[in-house]
Amino acid sequence: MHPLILFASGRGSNVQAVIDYFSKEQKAFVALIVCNNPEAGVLEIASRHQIPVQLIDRKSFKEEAFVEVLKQYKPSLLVLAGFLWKVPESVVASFSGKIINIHPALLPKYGGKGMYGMHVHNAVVAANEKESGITIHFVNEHYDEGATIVQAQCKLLPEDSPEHLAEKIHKLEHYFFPRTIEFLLKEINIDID
Ligand SMILES: Nc1nc2c(c(=O)[nH]1)N[C@@H](CN(C=O)c1ccc(C(=O)N[C@@H](CCC(=O)O)C(=O)O)cc1)CN2
Ligand SMILES: NCC(=O)N[C@@H]1O[C@H](COP(=O)([O-])[O-])[C@@H](O)[C@H]1O
Repeated sequence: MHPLILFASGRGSNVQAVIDYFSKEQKAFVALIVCNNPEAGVLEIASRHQIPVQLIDRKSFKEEAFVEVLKQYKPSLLVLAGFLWKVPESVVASFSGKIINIHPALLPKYGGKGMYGMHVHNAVVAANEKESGITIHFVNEHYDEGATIVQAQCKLLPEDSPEHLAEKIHKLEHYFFPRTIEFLLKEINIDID
C-alpha cells in the first residue's frame, strides 16, 4: 500500500474524503498529517483515525529536519489539501514530481498569493463568472504554477453566493481528489525510490 502524507491547515474535509476513499480502495493510506494550525479541525480527524500529526510553526520550523521526517515515511505522494504555507524549495526539490495540490478555482485564474479558501470564491463571484471549478496540479516552488493534472468545472448562477459556490466546489473536490490520487499511483506507477 502507498503511504500518503497530507498537508492541511483547516477543516480537513478533503483529508476526510481521502481517508474514506482509501479505507475502501486499500491502495493507499494516510501515514502522516502535517498541519501548521493548532486549532485546525483536521487535527480532530487525525485523532479520530489515529493518524500521526506533525504540527509545524514558523518560529521553530527547520527545513532540513522537516525533510528528514517526511522521508522516514517513504511517501508515494505528498498531498496538499488546504495547506496555507508555501512549501519551501528544499521540500519541493526533495520530493520532485511527488507533491500535488488542490486549488478551488480554474487556474491560472484566481491563483497565487492571497488566493485561498473563501478569498477565491469571493473573487470569482465578484467577477460575475459564469463557471468555476477545481484544479489539481503538481507543486513547484511557486504558488499554483505547477503542471495541471485535472480540472473540473461547475456552473455559477447569478444568485449563487460565495458560500454556495464553496459548497459546489467542495463536492467536486471530494469526488475528484481521491480518484486523481488513485490514478497517479496506478498510472504513473509512482514508487518509493
Ligand atoms: N511551493 C508551493 N507551495 C504551496 C502551493 C504551491 O502551489 N506551491 N500551493 C498552496 C495552496 N494554495 C493554493 O492552492 C495557496 C495557499 C496559501 C496562499 C497564501 O497566500 N498564503 C498566505 C499565508 C496564509 C496564512 O498563513 O494564513 C501567504 O503566503 O501570505 C496562496 C495559495 C500551498 N503551498
Ligand atoms: N489555495 C489553497 C486553497 O484555497 N485550498 C482550498 O482550501 C479548502 C480546504 O478545505 P478542507 O480543509 O475542508 O479540505 C479546499 O477548498 C481547498 O481547495
